[in-house]
Amino acid sequence: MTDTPNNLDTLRQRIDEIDNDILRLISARAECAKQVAEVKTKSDKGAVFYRPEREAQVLRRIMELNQGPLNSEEMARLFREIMSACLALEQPTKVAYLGPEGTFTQQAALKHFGQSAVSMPMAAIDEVFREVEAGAVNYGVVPVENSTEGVVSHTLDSFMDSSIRICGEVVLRIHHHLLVADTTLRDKVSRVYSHPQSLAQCRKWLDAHYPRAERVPVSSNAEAAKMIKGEWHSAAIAGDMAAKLYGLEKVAEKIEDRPDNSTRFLIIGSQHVPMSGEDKTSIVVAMRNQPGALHDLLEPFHRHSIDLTRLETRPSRTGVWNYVFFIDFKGHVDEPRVAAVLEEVRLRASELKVLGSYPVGVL
Ligand SMILES: O=C(O)C(=O)C[C@]1(C(=O)O)C=C[C@@H](O)C=C1
Repeated sequence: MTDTPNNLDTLRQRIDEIDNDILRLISARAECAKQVAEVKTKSDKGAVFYRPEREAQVLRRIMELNQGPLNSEEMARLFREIMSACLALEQPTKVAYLGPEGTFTQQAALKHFGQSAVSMPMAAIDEVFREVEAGAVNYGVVPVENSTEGVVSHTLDSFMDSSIRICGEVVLRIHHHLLVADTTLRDKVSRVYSHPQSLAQCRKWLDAHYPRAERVPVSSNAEAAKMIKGEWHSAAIAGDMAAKLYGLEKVAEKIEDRPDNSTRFLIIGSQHVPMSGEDKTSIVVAMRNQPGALHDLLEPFHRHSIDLTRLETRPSRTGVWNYVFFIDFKGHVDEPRVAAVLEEVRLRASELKVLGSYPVGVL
């Protein structure tokens, strides 16, 4: 087919017709969502509009059905936005995240909830927890582990003194860039600002390219991006969102030492999430410090063939118990075999708290 004006006109006409259909269908879907909201409002249990398990099922189904030419992730992203707009029609969703604006946590919040959610930056992880607990926002998004640097201990510690539940997870590929402002003297960079984890994730690259530059840890990479605006000799390490937000240029792209660098974020809220068909559960367990304690704790999981996906040890802050274990595993608390394992663990542990069962991240 040649790109003659006639062919182009015909194709564009066809695209217009398809767009008419898409428009009609999206509107019909939105109408349906409004009716869903009415049903939920009438339920006597108190209306819960956001349903993580249903959203995961919708996205997984679309990915399974998709036959191209768009790839399944791209298609799911489009449906992510349609659902985000439908949910906003039911109820505007307020989401607190670890700010400031432009952080990877904001990017994770938008990836998970879509652009129609109202995202609100908080200065610290415990503030995100407090806002959710106080009901000032519907949900919160906090980082929990990075594939290069490990656990975000602040987040784990915040769960210890809170009744907050985990209702979802989202994994983000993290790409770091070396950023400068238009006033920066590029060949005289003597200082690099970033979050300590980001500095650590780019350690080898910095050693090779800026061995003499001072590495200055700050509270977030968005904060680093903001700071260099007035400093001629400084650069920042941050991601795309921060670069765009503060109008910075990339001197070098994707400078993270490991190409598979990714961060896992948790969605926190107060609801129990039903089974989605592919779920994870997070628990925190306190054990008395005695020989074999960890073996006793893990043995029931092994016996019931439950896959552990993460095990983290934190010192207990109460002083009574020496250690607490944060454990993630595949499965949902409403599954009988998971309930059986948790019952056994409860008998062996001095304390057990289920932080939540939630769908395995789809996007
Ligand atoms: O199925 C529901 O409960 C809906 O509210 C509909 C819908 C959707 O657009 O598909 C919207 C929001 C929910 O989080 C889940 C799904």
